[in-house]
Amino acid sequence: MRINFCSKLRSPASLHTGFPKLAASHPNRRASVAAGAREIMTTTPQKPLIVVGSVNADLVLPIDRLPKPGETLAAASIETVPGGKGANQAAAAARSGYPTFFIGQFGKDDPNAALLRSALLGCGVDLSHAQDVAGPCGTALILLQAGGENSIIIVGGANQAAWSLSDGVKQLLSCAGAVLLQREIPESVNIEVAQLAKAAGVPVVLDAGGVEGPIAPELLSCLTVLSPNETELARLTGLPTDTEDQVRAAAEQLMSAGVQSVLVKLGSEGSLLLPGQGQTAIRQQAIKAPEVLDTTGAGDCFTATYAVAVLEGKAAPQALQFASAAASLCVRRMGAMTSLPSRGEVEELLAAQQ
Ligand SMILES: Nc1ncnc2c1ncn2[C@@H]1O[C@H](COP(=O)(O)OP(=O)(O)OP(=O)(O)O)[C@@H](O)[C@H]1O
Repeated sequence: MRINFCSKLRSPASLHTGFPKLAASHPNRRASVAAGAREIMTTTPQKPLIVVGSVNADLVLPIDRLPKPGETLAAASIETVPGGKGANQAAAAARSGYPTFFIGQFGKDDPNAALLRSALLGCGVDLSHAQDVAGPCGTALILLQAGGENSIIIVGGANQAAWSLSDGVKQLLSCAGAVLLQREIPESVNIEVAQLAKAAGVPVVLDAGGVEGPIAPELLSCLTVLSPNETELARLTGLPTDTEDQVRAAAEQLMSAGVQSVLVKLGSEGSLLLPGQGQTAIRQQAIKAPEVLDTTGAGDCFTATYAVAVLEGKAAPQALQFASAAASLCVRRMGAMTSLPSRGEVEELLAAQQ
């Protein structure tokens, strides 16, 4: 069943999500906006997070080494697990207990589509606006070599097939709390979605992961938050990102290209948020994991839970802490979607930090 959220929710002008207002220059303004958002959240339904992006079947083959040209090797096993940055981020947001729609495309002739749908539904993601298209699902063949090195072959499949945004999706976008994008679907779709959201006053977050290469200026100019890791930041700007000062300078260059704020993921070193032009950067250390088992999907978990926390009215430092706790839990377990923590687990870890 498709729910008409717009009819149930306050207009964008009257619901103060933290995104655009966090850029306000007066420090008290941020606190009052966060408090105002919390007050509204207790009395009205939450505006949903809309994740538009990729969903992949990850076929994982453990091998001793890569085959040479012309050689045939045996893999010890084959496992199919749900993945794709869009799906991972939608799952992370929904596992945090926030109402989340995933707008993505499944290959209707692909038996893996059922597995992917069921994994997302199991995390609480609303798939009522997802599409089935001809051909295979997006698929990643992951050659997992002894020693932990990965070699990956991606089949774009349904993620890269033609997209057509229905009227229902357009309506949903116009009354969302925020829209979350990545770079594993055609850039033209991201541009269309971002422009629709921006026109409706809906914050747009882009995780820079996915395809390499420059981001179109018309997409950059729609972004409330751009979130690269340090490698993506270096590629996007052509600047070094080896030191914190260099990271800051590169992030500032992105802001001068039209992005409102930049959230850089620094792996085990944590993250750095530049909240807006002329505002002080906020540094968040990673929350140390007793044992790091698998960092796959940590970035997806971090970006999505940061978006959730801001939508819930948390001020930027608390939103960063929330996302760091979620990502820290994620690296303690194997897998991407399978390692995403629940809301309760995140809150328990945050409480233990105090
Ligand atoms: N070893 C770790 N211990 C604790 N937290 C971690 C660790 N690695 C990553 N994190 C958390 O996860 C966040 C995102 O990680 P990272 O910077 O590796 O993202 P990414 O490169 O986009 O990841 P991926 O592409 O694997 O999804 C970090 O900002 C940090 O909070």
